[in-house]
Amino acid sequence: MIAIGSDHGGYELKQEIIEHLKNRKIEYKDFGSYTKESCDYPVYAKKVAESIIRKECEFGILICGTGIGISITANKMKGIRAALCHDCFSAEATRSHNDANILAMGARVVGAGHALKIVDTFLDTPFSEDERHIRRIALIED
Ligand SMILES: O=C(CO)[C@H](O)[C@H](O)COP(=O)(O)O
Repeated sequence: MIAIGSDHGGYELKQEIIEHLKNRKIEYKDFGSYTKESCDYPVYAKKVAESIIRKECEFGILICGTGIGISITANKMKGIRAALCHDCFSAEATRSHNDANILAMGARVVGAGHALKIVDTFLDTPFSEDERHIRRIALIED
């Protein structure tokens, strides 16, 4: 199950990603926002992060205008590794090396076509399970 959330700046891209997840028959839970009205990204970052911490969802996707505020917020929560990615190389590397559990993007930074490829890369790349990466992730958690 994928948790997805955005502020107003990310709302339209969130809806496009939801359509994409539906087409791929990937289950998702939409934590809002549910309109384009101005709202506060930390609210949605917290909802998505909490769903991962309580293991209701395996991965999260967070979108705001830049992806920055929403990823900063999510990374305040223990157990969350939110990666701000605007290219497929970073999306692949952060899954493989950092075992990132949230993908953050900025809807004012990346176009929808590219964003969907980044989503696919993130969701389709497994963690490497390499000892050096496990050690480094444990250091992050410490
Ligand atoms: O990118 C963001 C946070 O990092 C927000 O989406 C952005 O700050 C919202 O701006 P505005 O209220 O002017 O639409």
